Formats: sequence, C-alpha cells, structure tokens
Amino acid sequence: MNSVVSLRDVKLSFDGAVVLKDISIDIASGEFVYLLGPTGSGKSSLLRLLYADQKPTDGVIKVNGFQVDEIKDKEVPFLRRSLGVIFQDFELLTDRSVEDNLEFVMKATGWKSAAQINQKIDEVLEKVHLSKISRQKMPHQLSGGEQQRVAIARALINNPKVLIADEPTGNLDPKVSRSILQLFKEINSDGTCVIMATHQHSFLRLNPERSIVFEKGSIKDISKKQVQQKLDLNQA
Ligand SMILES: Nc1ncnc2c1ncn2[C@@H]1O[C@H](COP(=O)(O)OP(=O)(O)OP(=O)(O)O)[C@@H](O)[C@H]1O
Repeated sequence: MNSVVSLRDVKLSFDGAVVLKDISIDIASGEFVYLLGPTGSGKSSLLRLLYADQKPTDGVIKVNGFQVDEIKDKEVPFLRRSLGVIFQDFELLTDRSVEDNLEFVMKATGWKSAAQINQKIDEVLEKVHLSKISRQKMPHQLSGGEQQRVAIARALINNPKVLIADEPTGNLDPKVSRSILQLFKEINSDGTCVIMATHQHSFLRLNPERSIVFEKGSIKDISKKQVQQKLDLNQA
C-alpha cells in the first residue's frame, strides 16, 4: 500500500488517562476516510498527532514521509506544508481580507512573485467555487459556508497530498454542510487524501467512505465496501 499516513501501536495518555491505546492505521494516497465516534473519544487528538501538534506517548507515526513521532521542531513547518488543516471554526485572520488571508500563508511558506501569488489565489478560489467573490471582503462579511470555503482554499495553496479536517461542518447548517462535503468530494476526486473527523453520520449516505470509529481508546476500521454493504442492508 502506498501509505501517506501510517500509525503503528500508537498510544496517547494525559496524566495517566488513556485516550488512544495501541492504534495502528494505514491510509493510502487519495483515500477518503471519516473519523467517527462520540465526543471525547480521541478523534481530534489523533488528528493533532498527524500534524505534530501533539506527541504520542508511544508508537510510530509516519505522514507524507515524515516520521512525526520523532520530528524535530525545525522540520515541523515542512510537515505542515505537505498537509492542509481545516477546523470547525474556520480560523481565518479576522482583521484581514480574503486575499490577505491567502497571501499571508503564501508569503509565510516562501511564495515571492506577486504574479504567481495572484494566479494561485485565483486558482484556489475557483476550486472552492468562490471565484465571483470580492477578494477584498473581510471574514465577517462572509457567510459561515463562505468562510469555510476560504479556509479550504487556504489549505489547498501548497497542493497538499493530505487534507485534515476536524469537524469542518460543525458550525454550519445542514444544507451548507452538504455543500462543503461535496467540495471535499471534489477535492478528493482530484487525488487529494481527505481525513475528516465528523459527527455527521448522514455524510455516509451522501458519500460512503472508509470509516474509522473511535470508542474508549480503541478503533474499529470499517472499509468503504463494508460501509456500502451496511447502507444497502439498511435500505432493504
Ligand atoms: N492537551 C490535553 N490535555 C489533557 N487532556 C486532553 C488533552 N487533549 C485532549 N484531552 C482529552 O482527550 C480526550 C479526547 O479528546 P478529543 O478532543 O481528541 O476527542 P474528540 O473525539 O475529538 O471529541 P469531539 O468529538 O468532542 O471533538 C478527552 O477526554 C479530552 O479531555
């Protein structure tokens, strides 16, 4: 398997409280994977391990060729550049326009040419279906769905192999949530691996994909085929 993410016997505890016990997962390039499970079951913690925001208590974690469990501080920006990370609350810079939010990340990651920056901003806004929006708008002038699209555009800037989304529709109404799911499907069909933690089980019917279900520190890994079979049985 051509894994972009690989975890071997990963453990995570906080002050003796076990959050993840002996988790082993492989995720292939281009896969779409949901992380499901009750609140507090460890989904966000697992995602934080992947982008080196949290060190495991034990185990081996490899992401895009980086050995994340042993990563040095100076390597972390390079790991993060190979990923796109999207959160529930969008995390846009509220005092900067759409354009400045995107440009800020580009300059921080080494983009210099104004013409190339301009072209890339057009490209990512088009990908998230916001090409008609004024680039000068401030985040508060956008709907929640539009803000999340800008955040996704920002995550796409450096052509990540893996998009990590932690409850990306948690603050959006059902209709907008479905349109954001559709956008993730489109991005995934271009070959980008998507790993999404969500409480929205209705997504499985709209977009049946492999699901890793967290419960009491352990996981149940349900293949896309098994997810589809389960849906077919429920429909019968
Ligand atoms: N830095 C930390 N220090 C102490 N405990 C933590 C820390 N981070 C997470 N935890 C604990 O780990 C457990 C798992 O939390 P996590 O946020 O990963 O769950 P989750 O499945 O993402 O929940 P939700 O669906 O509500 O987002 C919780 O009990 C939480 O309190």
